[in-house]
Amino acid sequence: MFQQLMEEKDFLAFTLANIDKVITSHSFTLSNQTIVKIHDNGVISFTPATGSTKDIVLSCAIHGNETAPIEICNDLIQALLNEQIQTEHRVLFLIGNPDSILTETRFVEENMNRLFSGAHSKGEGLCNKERVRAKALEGYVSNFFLDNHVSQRIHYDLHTAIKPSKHEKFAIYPYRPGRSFSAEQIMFLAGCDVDTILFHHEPTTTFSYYSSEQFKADAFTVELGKVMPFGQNEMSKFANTRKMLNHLITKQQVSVAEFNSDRLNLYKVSRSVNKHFDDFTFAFPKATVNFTGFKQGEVLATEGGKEILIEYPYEAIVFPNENVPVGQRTVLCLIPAPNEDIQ
Ligand SMILES: O=C(O)CCC(=O)N[C@@H](CCC(=O)O)C(=O)O
Ligand SMILES: [Zn+2]
Repeated sequence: MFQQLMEEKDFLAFTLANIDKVITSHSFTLSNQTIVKIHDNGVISFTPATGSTKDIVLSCAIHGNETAPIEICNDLIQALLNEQIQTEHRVLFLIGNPDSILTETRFVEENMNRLFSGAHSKGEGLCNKERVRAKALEGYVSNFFLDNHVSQRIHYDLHTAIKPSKHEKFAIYPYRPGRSFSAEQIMFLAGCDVDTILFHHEPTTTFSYYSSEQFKADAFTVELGKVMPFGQNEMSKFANTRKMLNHLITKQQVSVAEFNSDRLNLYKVSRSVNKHFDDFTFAFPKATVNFTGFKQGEVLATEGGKEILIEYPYEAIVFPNENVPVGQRTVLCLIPAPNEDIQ
């Protein structure tokens, strides 16, 4: 079973080729003494021989059609397996939803990024591949982080957005009560060309919130551009992201620029607009891009015979999607965030 992986060092191809097989955990040691462990389909970790100060989780394909992050992770895995690079830290790669990579869709039955922090087990009788996988992914992250006590836990959950964005690369910083936001992390992301941060102030059921809340990880949902099919990503656009992730893994410390809010677009999530009725319809055209701004009183959407209005003097929108099930988020509204606790 592992022959193909040993020869081609292509973990994505191995994952997709073995999608319906049970993979029992398997470890081997590279000649540079890094221990490689395949935990499950799409789940692989690298442990350096010498002491590591960071435990790093890089996940992709929580939405299967978001291909650029899959290519970025697979290339890093390949470079580690080939020993072109050597990790200084424990690193766990997760290819989130291999079934939906094969179907080239965001998900097969249910949006996996609404199923973390136990949401996979809520709703009586509901069981599908995404729920099973979300629960399993929580287990892999939990085992990984709890297996070691290092100074820093990091989880970057890599995505691409459905719509084009005024700010091409951006990150969602999950709610972290009692913890200030990290200037160093924000500047690391800026080094990845992720110059826009959305601060959440409420719990969610996303993967990044799970790692942030459960393990006090520096965790983010990172949006690296627009969704494109395999082969159509302009990989040059990800050069700085790849370079910084490479440095994160291969260097004890990555130097980042000093925090400078002038270089950044900082937004706070003012509200998440959920769908209550099947007839939910946005008032703006379908081609409206992420981070388009609206003025107070403008109509954002209509549903159930009522208008949903812009509530703040200025609100920008991100992730508009009216085709979600009733009860789920249709859009996030954002306001400028000049006063976050960033240290
Ligand atoms: O472009 C879209 O509509 C969705 C892109 C995407 O998958 N975004 C994540 C954000 C998760 C978060 O809020 O942390 C998602 O919707 O799951
Ligand atoms: Zn996504």
